[in-house]
Amino acid sequence: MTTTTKTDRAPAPSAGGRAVLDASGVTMRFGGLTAVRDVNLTVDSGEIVGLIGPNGAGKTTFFNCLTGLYVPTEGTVSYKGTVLPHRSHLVTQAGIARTFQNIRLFANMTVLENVLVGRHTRTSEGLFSALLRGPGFRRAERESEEQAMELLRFIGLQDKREHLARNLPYGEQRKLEIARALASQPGLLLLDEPTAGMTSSETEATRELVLAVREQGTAVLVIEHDMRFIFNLCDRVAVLVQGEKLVEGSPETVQNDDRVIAAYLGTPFEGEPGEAEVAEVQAAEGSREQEAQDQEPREQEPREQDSREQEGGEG
Ligand SMILES: Nc1ncnc2c1ncn2[C@@H]1O[C@H](COP(=O)(O)OP(=O)(O)OP(=O)(O)O)[C@@H](O)[C@H]1O
Repeated sequence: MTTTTKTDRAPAPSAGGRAVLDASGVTMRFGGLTAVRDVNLTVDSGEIVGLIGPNGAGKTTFFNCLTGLYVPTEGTVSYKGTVLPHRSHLVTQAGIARTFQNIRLFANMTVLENVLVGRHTRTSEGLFSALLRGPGFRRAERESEEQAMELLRFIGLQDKREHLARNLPYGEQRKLEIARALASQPGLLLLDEPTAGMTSSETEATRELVLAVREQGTAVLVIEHDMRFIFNLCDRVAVLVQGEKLVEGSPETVQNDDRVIAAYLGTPFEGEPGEAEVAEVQAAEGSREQEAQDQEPREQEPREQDSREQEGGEG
């Protein structure tokens, strides 16, 4: 596990503010499997919170409970003090937007169109207005486009507005997903593994983008396996292990917690090789090396002979 901590984390502008997200006692069972068990988590306004844990710990399932994709078996999720309905479009309308682990852009739409789709929860024009394309609709359309362009400038994709999403490089597709989520003007942005598959410079650009998102007043909850990214970005980190919240605290607290290290590396198990076994293996490896060295001259002899024959042949 990477445990590097930089000290250039920008402080949350309104850290200690009221909770935008309050998940209380969230449990999700699939038949006999409890994927998430009694998890409590809050995100305050202006905060960036990280959610980490080994594969299969229940992170995405928890996100799905927060965003109305799953109806939790138990528990409630509140946004700014109001309990959320279990419908994803209503959750988006309330003010929570998300991205997914696997990119879910409209591949054959342009960059601009993808962002415009993300705005639909914030436009009030109805079907008839759209069909008649009256002055109200055209004004709303213009406004939407201006705001979408503002978002594209924010993420640095303004020059690619007419490009098809599928033609963007991977890192830019990820950025576009964030822009589309931001188009719904959320108070809380959930990011599911935003840097998966990225180069280190793309990861750094994503870190800067998330900090800029927070500067604009949107709190962030982020799932990520890249520990360096999480510990350099987040104000607070929660660790899920086998569906339960194991530890929560500052990046410094979490990365030094023995339980977290054990959860990632695996705790010592009964029958694990002791010093005697390790010494035995090293001795065996040493004697194999010696054997190989003893054989070296015999292997080289024919090659020397070959080269002498070649020299003779050439001369
Ligand atoms: N729809 C489902 N039906 C049944 N089991 C599920 C379902 N979704 C998730 N699970 C199970 O719940 C557990 C938690 O999965 P989840 O995808 O939430 O973990 P994760 O922490 O996000 O993992 P990863 O880091 O690998 O993405 C796993 O055992 C998974 O197989």
